[in-house]
Amino acid sequence: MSIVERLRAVAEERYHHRHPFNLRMHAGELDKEEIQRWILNRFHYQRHIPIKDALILAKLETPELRRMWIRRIQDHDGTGPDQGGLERWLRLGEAAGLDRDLLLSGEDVLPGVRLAVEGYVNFCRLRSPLEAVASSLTEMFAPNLMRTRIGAFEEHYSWLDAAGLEYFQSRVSQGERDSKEALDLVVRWTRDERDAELALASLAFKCDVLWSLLDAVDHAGSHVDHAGARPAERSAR
Ligand SMILES: O=C(O)c1cc(C(=O)O)c2c(n1)C(=O)C(=O)c1cc(C(=O)O)[nH]c1-2
Repeated sequence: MSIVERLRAVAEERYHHRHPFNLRMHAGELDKEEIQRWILNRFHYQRHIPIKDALILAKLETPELRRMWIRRIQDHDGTGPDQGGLERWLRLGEAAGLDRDLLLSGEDVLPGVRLAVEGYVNFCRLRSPLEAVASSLTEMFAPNLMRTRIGAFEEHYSWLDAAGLEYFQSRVSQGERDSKEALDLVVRWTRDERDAELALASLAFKCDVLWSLLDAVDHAGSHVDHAGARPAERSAR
């Protein structure tokens, strides 16, 4: 099997398109509170993407590579106020009834989500360029997931204003381009079996990050919170 086929096989097996929370989302089985919890917690992931990309940028040794990678930071941060992916995610939150100040405050982010995101940022901080870039290759599978998600929201969650889905629409083409660029780099930098194994392990790790994040969101509904109250009691307080 080629390195590309081996990478695809890892993601096919471990990517979060198979996670029970995503399956329930696509089947229209999540309630409003669960959708809101997912959006709020995923904002914590989103706001760390440009930070991990800045850490990767600092490892790239040529102007060509840095010019390519810096665009990812601009995609999320925008090139001015009120632009970019983070702004679009805040609008998704507003369309779901979440105040942007709540998302920006970072309050209510689940402990497991904080750990998963911290794990991903530190991985990109500490590992080689090959490993850090390979860990972004979950994006090979993200565009299809976005298409499924847009369809699911339109069909099942029409209470959420469709304008809020712009984030996902913009990520289809961005994810296709980003994953193609990253895959080309990983193929170019993989010279032997040791490199191949590092790349595969990095992609597996990143799949685990995304899986753990959804585990935390999924289980939050049935666990006691920091103050020892179950969610129902908490919202009644
Ligand atoms: O909603 C998703 O399922 C999903 C998955 C992924 C991914 O597969 O890593 C990313 C995103 N969204 C996303 O919006 C995004 O900007 C992004 C950047 C990256 C990355 O690792 O560089 N992954 C993802």
